Amino acid sequence: MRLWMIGCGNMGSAMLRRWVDSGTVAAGDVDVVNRTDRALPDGVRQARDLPDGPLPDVVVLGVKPQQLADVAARFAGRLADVPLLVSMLAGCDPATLSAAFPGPVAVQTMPNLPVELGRGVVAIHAPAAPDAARATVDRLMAPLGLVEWFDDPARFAAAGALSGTAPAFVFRVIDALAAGGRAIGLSPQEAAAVALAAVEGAAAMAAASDRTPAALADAVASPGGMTREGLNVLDADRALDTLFERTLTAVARRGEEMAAAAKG
Ligand SMILES: NC(=O)C1=CN([C@@H]2O[C@H](COP(=O)(O)OP(=O)(O)OC[C@H]3O[C@@H](n4cnc5c(N)ncnc54)[C@H](O)[C@@H]3O)[C@@H](O)[C@H]2O)C=CC1
Ligand SMILES: O=C(O)[C@@H]1CCC=N1
Repeated sequence: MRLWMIGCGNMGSAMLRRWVDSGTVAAGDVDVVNRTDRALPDGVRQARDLPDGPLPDVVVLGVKPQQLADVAARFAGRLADVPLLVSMLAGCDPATLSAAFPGPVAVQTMPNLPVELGRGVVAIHAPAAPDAARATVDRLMAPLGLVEWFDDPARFAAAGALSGTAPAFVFRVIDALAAGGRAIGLSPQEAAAVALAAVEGAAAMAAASDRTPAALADAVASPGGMTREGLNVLDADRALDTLFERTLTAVARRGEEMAAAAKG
């Protein structure tokens, strides 16, 4: 599969590394346009402009949403006969993408950073895409992790808001657990190592187990023991639930603002 990637930064390069590592795409079949060179897999060509020569099978759009108009002004004419445009731009729906880039089938996605390990989530929204385009997108996204299609725009927005941002919140939880460890006497290095290993093991266990996370938490909490005292703090007044409800509400509100701005 030949790819052109317009904007390949933190998110685009995570996808690209997995595509190359998994053999889904050959590095030599990828051309990237970036403002400045980034570290990308060996063999990927990187430049300030699109290459001459034959068109690719897929164009992947990975600039910031605010740059959509700029890249459309520069590249839309050249891309009119490309079959498929896959965007990761938050808030830019297929109609907005098609208005900016007339011609290709436009597919809106919301990936997250762990796709680099094949352990990510990719939410996809393209209700009008024909079956052939869907099949190509499925082939491209399958090695990245959990792939979910949402025809309903509101559910796509909610899924993307959760999956796209959650890694950042989990990274914060790792740091917060380490801060807790420091507060009870560990060194910074000890606290960081123990917190990370505990989160990694717990996430793997939750994924492998047929028990719910709530049941697993109860399994950790020996009657009358230490964990219950800690859970009592987190659960009081639904403290943790309330914090994440507020967090995701802020995320969703910003997503709506970005979608409104993208529509103009
Ligand atoms: N970072 C993340 O975890 C996620 C990001 N996204 C989406 O991915 C997109 C990119 O985000 P990041 O990778 O975090 O940003 P980034 O700043 O790391 O990457 C943007 C890339 O676009 C390039 N670029 C900027 N203007 C350009 C132009 N006019 N022509 C060509 N290339 C240009 C830059 O050189 C850079 O490599 C955004 O639209 C964001 O909504 C979606 C899901 C998760
Ligand atoms: O923060 C953002 O807007 C992008 C989309 C989800 C993750 N990063």
